[in-house]
Amino acid sequence: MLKFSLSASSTQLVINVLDLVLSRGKPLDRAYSEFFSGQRLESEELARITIVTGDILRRLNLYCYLASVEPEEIERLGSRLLNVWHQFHDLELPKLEYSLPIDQKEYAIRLEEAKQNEALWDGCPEWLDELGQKSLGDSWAAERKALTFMPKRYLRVNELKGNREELATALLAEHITTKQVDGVDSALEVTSNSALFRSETFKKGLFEQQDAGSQLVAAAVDAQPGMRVIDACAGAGGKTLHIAAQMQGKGRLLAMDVEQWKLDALKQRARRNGAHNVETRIIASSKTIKRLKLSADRVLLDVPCSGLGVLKRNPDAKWRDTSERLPVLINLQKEILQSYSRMVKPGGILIYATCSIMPQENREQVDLFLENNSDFRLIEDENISPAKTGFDGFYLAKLERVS
Ligand SMILES: C[S@@+](CC[C@H](N)C(=O)[O-])C[C@H]1O[C@@H](n2cnc3c(N)ncnc32)[C@H](O)[C@@H]1O
Repeated sequence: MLKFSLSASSTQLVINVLDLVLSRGKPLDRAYSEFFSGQRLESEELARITIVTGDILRRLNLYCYLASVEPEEIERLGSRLLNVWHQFHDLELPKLEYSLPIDQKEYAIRLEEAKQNEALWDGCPEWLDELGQKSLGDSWAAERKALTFMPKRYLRVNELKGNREELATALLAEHITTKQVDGVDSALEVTSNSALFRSETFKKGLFEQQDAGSQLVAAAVDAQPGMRVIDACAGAGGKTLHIAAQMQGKGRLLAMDVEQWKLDALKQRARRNGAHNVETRIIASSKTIKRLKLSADRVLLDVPCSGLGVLKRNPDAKWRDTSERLPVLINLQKEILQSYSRMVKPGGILIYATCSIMPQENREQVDLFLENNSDFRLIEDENISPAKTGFDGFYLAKLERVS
């Protein structure tokens, strides 16, 4: 975790970020940018702050239990939470000017109690534990544990500008060390604690930061040069850019989303990547989809989902209204799958994907779709399990339009 304690100012920053996320409902990435944009922090200190904040959010209920603090009380009682976090990890307590002490007797009792409760120990809220048990049965405990670990940093080589070996060499020249990832040809794992986005290698567009599991999803699209490909829930283009590299700049790649700001970010990234065959289009109404009927060799539907496969990276989803949103998301996924599948041409392939590990958003959606659409057949599907791979959790299914 950390080799030495956080400074007082960094501890206070962690408390502020946690308060913004837990009391005011800010997504974690926006809370970071709100607090960090005005600060002149060294990249190492920034990394340490995000390591601690991420770990606290991954096991929030455990640390809150040990500190006897409610998540809504962080602003007032956050110093005790941070003291407990340091003690739990055998670190000296941070030297805050005003800080609430730990009741050592109470802490010792609570620690023993927490050890008996596996879900609490893994930082899992009750609603999620129930859902996981019900949906995944015996495999849930391993997934729950895997989702408590700090996410590794993975890069995707931009094959429009070089290969994986050349990228590793260029990074090493900037003191960024990496290693290859078994089973994911496009991926490197970053093994040093370096700031990636300040590197010249990044500015030149030689890589993107992208989880290895996400790279497996884009690889399954198997887009060939010259094809017509649609990425219909493209967001800021993590997978679009990977598909562009598969197409070697030849053919037509249409990236669509309902949010223009994401497509704007995608355009900027595409320029840096040298991905010149990417076109963006906002989905303004169902007509946008209808006009593209039977037009594409490949359609990727990386649908909006609960994010329950990527909790290592986005642990705040555990402490939001994710359980209430789940039925709404499942309905939206069903509608997108039904409506957007019209864009696949006969013989073309639809790739349905989520960053969830829950069957309700995955295989069950695909089975329902196949029941109602006999012109599609399932080629294969895959669960990318955090427990088995160490990557983020994803699901993908490849469906062919047979007539
Ligand atoms: C899982 S994210 C996509 C991530 C992206 N493919 C990537 O790899 O970076 C889902 C995306 O679907 C978009 N979305 C939400 N509702 C949509 C809809 N009805 N049609 C198309 N996209 C939608 C969201 O704005 C979001 O960007």
